[in-house]
Amino acid sequence: MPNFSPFDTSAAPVPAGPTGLGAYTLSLRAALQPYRPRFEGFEDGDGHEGSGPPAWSVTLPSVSGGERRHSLAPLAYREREWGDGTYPPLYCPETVRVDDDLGEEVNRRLVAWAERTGIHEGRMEEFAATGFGRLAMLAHPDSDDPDMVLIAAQMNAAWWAADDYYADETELGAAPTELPPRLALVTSAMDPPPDAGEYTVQLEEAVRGDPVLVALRSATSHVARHSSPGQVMRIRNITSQMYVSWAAYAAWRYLETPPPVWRYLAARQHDSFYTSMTLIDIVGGYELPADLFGEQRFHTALMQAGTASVLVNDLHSVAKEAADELPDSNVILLIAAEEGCSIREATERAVHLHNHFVRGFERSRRELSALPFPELKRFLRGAQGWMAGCLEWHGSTSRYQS
Ligand SMILES: CC(C)=CCC/C(C)=C(\C)COP(=O)(O)OP(=O)(O)O
Repeated sequence: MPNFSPFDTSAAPVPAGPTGLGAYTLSLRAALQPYRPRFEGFEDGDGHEGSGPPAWSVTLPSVSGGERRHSLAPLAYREREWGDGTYPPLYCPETVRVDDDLGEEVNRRLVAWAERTGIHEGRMEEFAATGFGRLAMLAHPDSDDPDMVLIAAQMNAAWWAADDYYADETELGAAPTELPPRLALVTSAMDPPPDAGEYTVQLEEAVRGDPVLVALRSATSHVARHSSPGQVMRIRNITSQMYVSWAAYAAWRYLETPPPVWRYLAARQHDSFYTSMTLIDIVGGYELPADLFGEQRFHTALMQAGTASVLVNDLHSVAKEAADELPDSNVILLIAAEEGCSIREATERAVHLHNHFVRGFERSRRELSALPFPELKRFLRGAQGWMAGCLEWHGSTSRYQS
């Protein structure tokens, strides 16, 4: 392996040859490859199973050429029954894949990994039954590889562990005044800051002493094995962006002053399954280039999909959230309080809002379909798959059964 100094730009191969979005991404990947081992120390026990070079270092299969197992065609929508079937239906794509064997295998690996990290110690049966492995199987239909699907199961389980232990569950030690400093440590666990001598030693001790931080760091390591540096940075930054909203909820809980619905929604739209959906291309083994990921119409579409899915979460978790001694923000509870209406009527309004976001996503997707980028089409289909799998999972997990 040539010994390139990271600061000697003359030593790096200069991207040459064909230009264009895909060509640029591939030649940049090749040019950066020699630097990568200097920065990336993957964690032992991060759940990765497989041999050969890290996925990032090989040329990823083109989604436009060769045998294409997964169609780029958009999924059909349906009015789907949910809950006890007495509420108006949710407008949502069809679930693409239910592969129980794959879901169980991913869950088995997830539980083994969770035991190593220490999250949910003393509650492992409950954690296993929650079925985050099944969620990842349902929500990421464009990979059949348990190692790739595990990435999504781990990241979601780790984000949810932070949600339970830091933000929502008073019984598990969540406390609004402790939330912001804990979230700041998450950022340092997922994105270790440069060495500060003795202070870094103390930081490391703090990270190792908190299973939630261990899990987030370990899951990020598994992500990094299969991603470009840009994709890893995307996950880190979007996690921190989501945490701004968590800080707002903590203030509202502490002050016991529920926000108006508009204000909750403004925060919730940045704290949604958009975060989880940023894993779609990583799990699929390709990369949506940053300029397409950041394209405003695409960003809007993904936020519409993420918001719709998180409203599904609010619909299923209302009883659980109302039961905490410091109730968490939930759109149904907030609509009922603001409108002075029943929970049933507030639920119907939330369903309407969900369907509004799905129809908005569909409009955005149609507008974007004119763009000639297969990765974009594949990602948008992935977002449809995510919405569908998310609805399927919320209806079947033990997490929201009271
Ligand atoms: C935790 C995670 C996977 C982040 C993305 C979506 C999100 C913010 C949540 C599902 C957390 O929301 P909430 O606290 O309402 O979830 P639960 O009702 O506790 O499952």
